[in-house]
Amino acid sequence: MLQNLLQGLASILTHRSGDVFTVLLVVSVLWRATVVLRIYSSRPRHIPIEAKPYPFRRWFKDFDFILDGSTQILKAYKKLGAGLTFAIPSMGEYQILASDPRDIEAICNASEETLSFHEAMTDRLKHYYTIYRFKYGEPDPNDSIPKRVVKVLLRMQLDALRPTIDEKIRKAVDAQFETAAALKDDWRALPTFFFAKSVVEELNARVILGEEIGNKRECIDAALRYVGDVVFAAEVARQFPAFLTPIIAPAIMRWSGAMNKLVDLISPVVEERKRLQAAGVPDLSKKYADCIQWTVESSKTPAQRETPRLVAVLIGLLLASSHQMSLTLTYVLYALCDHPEYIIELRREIEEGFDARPGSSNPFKKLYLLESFLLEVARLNPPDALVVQRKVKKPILLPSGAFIPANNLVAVPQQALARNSAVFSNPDTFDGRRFLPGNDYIRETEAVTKFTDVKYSYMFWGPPRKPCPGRWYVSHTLKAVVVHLLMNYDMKLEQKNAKKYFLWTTAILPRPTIGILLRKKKNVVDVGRLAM
Ligand code: HEM
Repeated sequence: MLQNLLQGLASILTHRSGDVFTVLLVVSVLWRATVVLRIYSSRPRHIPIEAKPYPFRRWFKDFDFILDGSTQILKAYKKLGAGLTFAIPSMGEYQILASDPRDIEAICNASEETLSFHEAMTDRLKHYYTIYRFKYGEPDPNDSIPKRVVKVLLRMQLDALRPTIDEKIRKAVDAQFETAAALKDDWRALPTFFFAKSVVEELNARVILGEEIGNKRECIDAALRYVGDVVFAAEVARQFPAFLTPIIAPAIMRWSGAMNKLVDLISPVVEERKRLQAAGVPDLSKKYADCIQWTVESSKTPAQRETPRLVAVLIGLLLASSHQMSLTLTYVLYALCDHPEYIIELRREIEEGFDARPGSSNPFKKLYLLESFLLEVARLNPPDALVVQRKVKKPILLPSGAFIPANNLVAVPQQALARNSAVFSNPDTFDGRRFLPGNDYIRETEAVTKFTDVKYSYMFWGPPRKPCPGRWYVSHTLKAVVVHLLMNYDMKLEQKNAKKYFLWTTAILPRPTIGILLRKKKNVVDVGRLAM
């Protein structure tokens, strides 16, 4: 049959006979045959495999995976039973999903040479085209610069940045509210996801890009568009053979122009900061408390200090920070509206426990219910069904006995694991008090579970030994947004029982049409004056 197809294709090409449809059909059958061969030759062994990729109907199953990959993973996890690592074919490779605790630990701690984070991200994000020609590896092989900037410098400066963050949140929320359509009884309607994205982007643009450009409307708008462009370009490119990526991804990015706009805005600021540093101007990081300054100062070698490289690192930070934070804030708003009883309790807790004194090291320290509420929202609403996604570079034998050849993708199915009834009782039910310490004595005297904690049984922040360095910033700013909203606004969802999510491969995204209603609260308590 293959021979006939090849002969048919040769005849069409040589005699220019046949129509475009036949050529397309033959090319796609051949392409599919090579994909199936490649998948077959690198199939994992000694592991349950959910569905084989070879039958013809599986061709169409790939489209199923695009439209609800996360549901397929959840179903397979429930069918096979928790704690069993399994494989599922998807879009040109096997995804090996580690559910056995021993395998989870092995995957989290494998070296980059065996299980590559960089290659998995390259496949997923097409970052050379979507993050201004960013390349992993040299000149910063361990990504030490962005990690230092976020984990050390941003975290250290959070206290100093608090007034700026609070003001940004207040202005961003109020501005969105003022421009929203007014309804009966003083309610105003806003699209929830867009509202969350706008607040997050106003904040992140300032913290990452600084006063000069981060406060400019054109910069915030470009950053907002850019994040959506990356998700769109990378996902579209992923659906086509890899050799088309250099055409498809840059075309989409150029068409929108948001990335180039950001490059034009950031480059001169980076140049100026380098010039000031070279001139020996003192206290630059005090004058410019932002990620541009910290990135310039943390970059030491000439290759690290080239302006395009610095700009790419900063744009990458904008992306890493904004997309997942906006999703999480949206899910927090959904949860507050779906469970209004928490609104009353959280307000009470804020009035009693919020510490707004300028010198206080952590204004949210006594907001235990808020901490638990965020943990529960994140448990049930990860931004992606998978975490710790790694491309297999060298064949690996997992502790469970599963053998995984190169070229597959391994990952931890965090959405499924968060619904393991052996770890979480009634795992499908939202319980905002789930992580709350038992009583006041325990809260005061023992270490309590925090939103920023990392564990193998709670993988929201990634591998416990190499987790997200931005989690303290996320925890601080999300709490600040929730406190501001709860103390100044009433809220409810526009459509109560509407579907709130849509699925795209393994990503779980909020539907842009779901609206939130906000109304200025009567009897506003000035949180700026609350002190323990
Ligand atoms: C709700 C928001 C966020 C979530 C859920 C999240 C989640 C994650 C996860 C799961 C990883 C680990 C990926 C892996 O090893 O497979 C990661 C890495 C990373 N995140 Fe976040 N993140 C969030 C926000 C942020 C923010 C705000 C920043 C920056 C300000 C940031 C910067 C980074 C960086 C630089 C890495 C790479 C670290 C490395 O190379 O080891 N993230 N994030």
